[in-house]
Amino acid sequence: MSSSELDREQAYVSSLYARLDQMREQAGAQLGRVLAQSGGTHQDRSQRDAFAAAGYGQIAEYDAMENGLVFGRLQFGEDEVHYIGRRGLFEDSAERRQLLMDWRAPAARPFYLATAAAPEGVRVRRHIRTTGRTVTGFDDEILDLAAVDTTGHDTVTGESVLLASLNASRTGRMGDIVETIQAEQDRIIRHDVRGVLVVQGGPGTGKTAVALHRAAYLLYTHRRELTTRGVLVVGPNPTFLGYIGRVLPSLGETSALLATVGDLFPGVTATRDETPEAAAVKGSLAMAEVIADAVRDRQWVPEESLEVTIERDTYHLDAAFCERVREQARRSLRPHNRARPIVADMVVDELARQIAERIGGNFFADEPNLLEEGDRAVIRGELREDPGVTAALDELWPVLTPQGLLEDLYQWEDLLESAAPGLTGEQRAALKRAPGGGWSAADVPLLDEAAELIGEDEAVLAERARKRREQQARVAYAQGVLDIAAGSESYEFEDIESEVLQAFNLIDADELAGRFEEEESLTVAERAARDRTWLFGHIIVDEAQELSAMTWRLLMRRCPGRSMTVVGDVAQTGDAAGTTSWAEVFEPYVQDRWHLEHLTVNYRTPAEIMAVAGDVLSTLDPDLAPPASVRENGVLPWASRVDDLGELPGLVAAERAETGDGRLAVIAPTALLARVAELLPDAAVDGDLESPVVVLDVKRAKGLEFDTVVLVEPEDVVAESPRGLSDLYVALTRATQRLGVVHTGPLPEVLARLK
Ligand SMILES: Nc1ncnc2c1ncn2[C@@H]1O[C@H](COP(=O)(O)OP(=O)(O)OP(=O)(O)O)[C@@H](O)[C@H]1O
Repeated sequence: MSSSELDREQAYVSSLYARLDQMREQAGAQLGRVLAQSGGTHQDRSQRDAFAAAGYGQIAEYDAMENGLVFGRLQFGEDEVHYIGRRGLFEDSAERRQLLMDWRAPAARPFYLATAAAPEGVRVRRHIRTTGRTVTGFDDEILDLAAVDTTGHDTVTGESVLLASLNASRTGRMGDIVETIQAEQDRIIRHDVRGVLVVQGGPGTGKTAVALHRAAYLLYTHRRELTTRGVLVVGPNPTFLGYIGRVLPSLGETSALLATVGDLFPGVTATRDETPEAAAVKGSLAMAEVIADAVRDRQWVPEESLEVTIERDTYHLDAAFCERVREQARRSLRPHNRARPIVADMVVDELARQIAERIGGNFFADEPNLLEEGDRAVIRGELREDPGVTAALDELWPVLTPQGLLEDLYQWEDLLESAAPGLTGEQRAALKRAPGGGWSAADVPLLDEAAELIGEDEAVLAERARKRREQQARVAYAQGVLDIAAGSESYEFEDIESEVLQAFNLIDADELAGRFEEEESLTVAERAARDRTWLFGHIIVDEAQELSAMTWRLLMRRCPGRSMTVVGDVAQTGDAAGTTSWAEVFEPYVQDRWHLEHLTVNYRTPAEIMAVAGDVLSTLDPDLAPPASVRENGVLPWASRVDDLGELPGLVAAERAETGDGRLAVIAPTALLARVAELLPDAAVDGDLESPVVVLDVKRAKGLEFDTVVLVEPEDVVAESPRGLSDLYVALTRATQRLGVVHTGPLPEVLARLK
């Protein structure tokens, strides 16, 4: 590598950072001016708050660009050169010449796709390596072979940057792969936003990485639609969300809500564990029918009549009348709680009729009733407030809550039997539980299903309508603010460089209105997290094979546009309610309008370890082929039979020494977690992946990776779950460098290669 070439790159990279500094300073100065203003009307203050929030956001975005600002350079022809980086940068001039191209821009695509066979006009693709702001080196790929001698050096190093990144020690947090996205991954990342895209790929093929980069790409390409509606990213557990949490911010994106299925019912924190049997029943589509029946069962009709006491007088609503009321309310097709006013109207009318008859009836049968229409209206008004009437309504058509409905259903055998005649006795027994004790992730889709059928209480609805009206007024106001800002651009912003703080470019009226709310600092993601009925612009699901049919129903409701990216591996399914067929999942919702892509190269696990995992996969299903490892590392995985797990700490310490500054995970059967944690007091057991040594079971290790994995008692891992072999496959494929297996009994036959 010629040093003059390196100096030239350094000079250019330094000029990009200088431009970034300049933009940050200008944004800071503008923010300072906004913050220095005081007084004025409420509207002035709101406007200032919105500008200040936009200013802070802009500065945070510039800060996020600091690391690895630029990483690539494409040379087309003799002297057309484009630099590629995390975000675009433009010259501070009237021409606004592009200095740095955003990796997501269409023109940056050849950086990922061009090959010697199809160079797309690229002569040289350069990967620029930096530490902080210093260029430490570069690797060139000569795609137009005629150009070999013109670049000043001649190393063609297509995979070296990729391999360097794959071999690096893990930190416990996933990093972005924007510098080394591979062609098969790029095609998925930039796939059309419309429809359901399913990405099937073995362990380590980059499904998570690709899904997150796709989120960033979609937010860039469809910014307007997606930043208002937001993108939901669903992951398997909180540890996993912590692991992937930095990837999108490092790509400059903050409009995504990261959540587990257990987070998707606001107000409920799903902490309870579920038996595999209960999870399987709760996840099955049959539960939709069960819940619908459970709601219908609460719409009651007495056998003969219902007694209603009003101010010490007794009236009767007979069965035929109650049946009519129920039919009418059901025919409205309104959710249960919202149909209650229909019941209330009919009951009040009937009781008013009976009262009128009693007090206004004339002794002389042929004379008309003495009560006038006005008197009857008064009676009806009073009846609406009467506790006796409310009690009758509570019998016939009680106000329900999703939580109450499910607790009752789980607790009372007769309710369950009536609502779930299709379930077997064993399935019903799996559901049975006493109230209290919290909710599980498997309950969340059922609560959501119930909430859909029950609907909100009238009072809650009225409150929401009020808020919506206020919000609309705020949008109109915010639009006015934006119009004023745009109109007065030359006056107010004349000394501010164009892309820094023009609020009308950075935010739209909806977003600005959101900031004017009392909860004005809430982002779209935060607002979406609070609202069960929020409709997302796009949904990304990771480890999607684990989701139950009931969870898919919930997600489909949240994304009526059916714009989804679903990544997973049907060979890794561990959850009893999970899926082993993508067609089964999607056909009910989109028929055949879903698109399947495959990822085939394993970037995580070296070939030596993958050979062991491959044996497990072929036992699981001889038709499944393991993904091909992109590298070998010369380290053979080992198995050690011990008399007692007391020997585990010694073996872990030896591996720890080999792991350097990387991360080591001890993966154990769930039943042994406490024992293993006791043996390894320094290891983190709470999912703190930045700790040098962590102890986890397979469920929690899903989707994660570690430099070294020590797997304890593989036989128990297999025996512990109906999908035990899949769990073993997952455990074996978590390592990026080293794998050891510690066992007290005989090694399972499927691991014979380790003998
Ligand atoms: N193009 C790439 N460049 C650099 N690293 C990559 C690339 N693709 C994937 N990786 C790395 O490979 C590892 C595995 O990726 P990822 O976790 O996304 O795989 P996965 O398919 O989701 O695996 P699993 O199914 O086991 O959860 C990660 O460290 C990721 O950063």
